[in-house]
Amino acid sequence: MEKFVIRGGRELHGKVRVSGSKNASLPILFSSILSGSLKLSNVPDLRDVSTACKLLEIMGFNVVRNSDTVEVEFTGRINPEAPYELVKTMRASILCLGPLLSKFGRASVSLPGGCAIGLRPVDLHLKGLSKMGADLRISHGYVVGEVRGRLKGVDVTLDFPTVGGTENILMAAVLAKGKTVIRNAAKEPEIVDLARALKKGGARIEGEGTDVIEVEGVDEIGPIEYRVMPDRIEAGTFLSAVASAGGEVEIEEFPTFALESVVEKFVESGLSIEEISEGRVLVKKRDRLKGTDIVTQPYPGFPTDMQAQFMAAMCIADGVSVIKETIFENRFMHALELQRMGADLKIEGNTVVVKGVDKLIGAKVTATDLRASASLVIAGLGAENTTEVYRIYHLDRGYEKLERKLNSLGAEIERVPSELKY
Ligand SMILES: CC(=O)N[C@H]1[C@@H](OP(=O)(O)OP(=O)(O)OC[C@H]2O[C@@H](n3ccc(=O)[nH]c3=O)[C@H](O)[C@@H]2O)O[C@H](CO)[C@@H](O)[C@@H]1O
Ligand SMILES: C=C(OP(=O)(O)O)C(=O)O
Repeated sequence: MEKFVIRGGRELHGKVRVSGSKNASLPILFSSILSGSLKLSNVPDLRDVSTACKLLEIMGFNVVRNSDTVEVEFTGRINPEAPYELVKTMRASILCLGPLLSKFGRASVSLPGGCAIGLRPVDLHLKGLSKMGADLRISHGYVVGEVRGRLKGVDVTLDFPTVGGTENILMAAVLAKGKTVIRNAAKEPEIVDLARALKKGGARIEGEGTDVIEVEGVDEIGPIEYRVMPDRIEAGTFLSAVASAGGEVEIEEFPTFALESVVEKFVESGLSIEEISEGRVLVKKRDRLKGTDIVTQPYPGFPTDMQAQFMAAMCIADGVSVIKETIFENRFMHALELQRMGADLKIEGNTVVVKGVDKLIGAKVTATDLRASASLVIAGLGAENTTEVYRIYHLDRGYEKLERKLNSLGAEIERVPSELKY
């Protein structure tokens, strides 16, 4: 186990580059089940990506990673099983279900179960795939599915625009017989990225990025070669870092097209964000920020994956910020840890009222999930004295070299063995 030791109070200056998107890489890696051949570049070096690669290998794919490129080739022998041991470490593993059923007509995928941010059921994935003709049952904690013949195109209206559910049904639909219409589909940029990758293999998809996606099933998906979009949440995390620590940072590979709501809120709070050229922004904190309210929403609303980092920055803004979380029922674990650093927070159901304080003071804090970890790092950057963040393995699931990138901007973050055993 490792922890971060952060010596706070150092402004950030310089240039940093955003890595490829975790949440786009994972479904696209699983789309190799449909195509049998995938060459994906700009893939971030993360624990979740390693887990996805391991899963593909277990299922019968050769996976070769070379710097930021991952090449996946089918060996010709499928083992359509995603074991609990891997699925429990990465919920996105459920995204192999749709492709396996569509391509191979059978699958046995462990149910992901709940996690620190909420229950996160997969009922809408299963409902959609069942409607397409998959015979699904739960057995010993696994979703076991079979398809007689081929999945069929259907009209599905999602009860909620679930990101993973949309991706699973979309991937199943590309090889189904006939036309699938997904209504109330999620509109997240990562879904657009997945659809673009699938189209490289010959998939016929229209409407990605809107709430109605139409897919005309084809007989075969050919080899896919694709470059993953930049990670909008990592980019937003750098905005939060400057908002907390101060300074002036140029961010490269900044996906402006996917971050409007986040940029808008930071600008409202007083952070200066200037687009210097396409994909490059200059972020400056000139003064103390002012308290700003957010409500998390499906895209294009403010992303839940940025809520914790935004909260950390608002802890030292002037005035009050009201932060409402509407996507996950338990995504305020970081608030309790921020309180340990002197933040003035009142948690009421799905809302946190943040009263800005003059400064946060370093403390020992524990990360409970991926974005909570990032928020504690951000708080530590702007805090006085030393902050120690435990359980940073959560962070390694979704951020590529975060401490190295921040240190290159002048932060002082050390990764050391943790004396606490969990
Ligand atoms: C790998 C990946 O891309 N993860 C992202 C994805 O997660 P994920 O795809 O799991 O998130 P969803 O959009 O599916 O979940 C949103 C809400 O819908 C509920 N729900 C979802 C599916 C279902 O079958 N039934 C159901 O009730 C969930 O419990 C949650 O409350 O989108 C989330 C919301 O933007 C992000 O926080 C995650 O970072
Ligand atoms: C919640 C997240 O990811 P996952 O869906 O993989 O748990 C996240 O990226 O913030």
